[in-house]
Amino acid sequence: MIEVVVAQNLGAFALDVDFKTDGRFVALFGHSGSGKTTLINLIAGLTRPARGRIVIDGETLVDTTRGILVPACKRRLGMVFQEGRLFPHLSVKQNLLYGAWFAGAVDKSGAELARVANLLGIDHLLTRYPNRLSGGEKQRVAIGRALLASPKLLLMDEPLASLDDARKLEIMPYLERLRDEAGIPVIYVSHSVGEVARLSDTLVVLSAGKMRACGPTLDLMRRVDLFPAAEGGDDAGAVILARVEKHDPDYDLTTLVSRAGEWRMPRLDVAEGKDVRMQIKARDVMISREKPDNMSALNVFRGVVEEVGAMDGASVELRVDCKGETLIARLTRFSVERLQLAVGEPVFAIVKSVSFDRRTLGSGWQDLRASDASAGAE
Ligand SMILES: Nc1ncnc2c1ncn2[C@@H]1O[C@H](COP(=O)(O)OP(=O)(O)OP(=O)(O)O)[C@@H](O)[C@H]1O
Repeated sequence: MIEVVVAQNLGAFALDVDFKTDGRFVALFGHSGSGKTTLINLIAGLTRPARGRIVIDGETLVDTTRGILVPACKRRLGMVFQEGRLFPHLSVKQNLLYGAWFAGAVDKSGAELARVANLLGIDHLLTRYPNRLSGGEKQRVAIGRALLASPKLLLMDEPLASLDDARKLEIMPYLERLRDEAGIPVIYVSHSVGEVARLSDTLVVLSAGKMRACGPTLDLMRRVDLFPAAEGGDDAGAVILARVEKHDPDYDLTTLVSRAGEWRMPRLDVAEGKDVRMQIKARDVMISREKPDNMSALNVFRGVVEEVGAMDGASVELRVDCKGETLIARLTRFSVERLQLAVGEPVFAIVKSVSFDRRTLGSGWQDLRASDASAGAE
């Protein structure tokens, strides 16, 4: 359990945040200047709050009313920054072991080093020096170094920010493994909706130093007010759960099933019967009043408008319920008015493309499936 209630003034900026979560991968999301780094520094103990309380897994690190302020070095929190900050004169192995040595957690058998190096796919790099590593490799070593100090919480401050898109994609599967296999809770700072949607189970949304929302990522991604295009939320869109039903080798297509119905898309490299988490970006969802015929898009779902977002910009977010599945669509305000879209109106949602996360799901999926056995796409 992570409990953070803090207030801090930095010049004209005021941070005032209050959240409590038992999430295992908590994303701290907000646009530039919203206070993410200020908050992570307070949790790490690099700065002290004017007032507040920080409790991690039952241990009080800060409580200003009781005069408790555990120093940073005694908090047992791992830290990964935007740039890896590796020691250039030490090999990868020495960098990794430094974390364990610093925390007094050296495992003489080397088993822990081997496990972490394998988890992060850096076992073949142990004798190299940082100047011969790619940006993504450096970050994986930095994560490994933090893990080897056996922290009770890992704080990651935009660890992908300094990487190009190709390197970001390359490191993603390792972050997923970290989330699923390392057994250490993570607070992950990001201003990328795509990263947050793919990685986190819990989301804390900050705006101008205040907390706008805290809750399960899947729930918050369905809200039309949190990621408007006007604030640069270009990757916004609902995250849904689906199961790989079958592959069609003739057309190189994969069929998936979710509550909304059947999805067809270019062949996915995931075995039949496996569950996936898909993000449907709002900008990739079109809305039609009539059932579209003779069109190339393969994924058309019958739904009902549940919410219409703020009508004060050029684009508007719409929440559409498709047989219990939520899709978010982003339309121009002109289209919303022309199609006379309002809450309760029946529509068809047309999905152009989907991004995937290979997360293996828990038991929730079985329930979804049983209750919607008859659901099918239009
Ligand atoms: N020491 C300081 N003195 C005065 N203002 C500060 C100080 N440190 C940060 N700020 C201000 O506090 C606000 C929040 O900064 P912070 O770095 O926490 O934002 P952020 O959400 O992490 O942004 P980014 O995504 O750009 O890193 C900004 O307006 C910043 O200018």
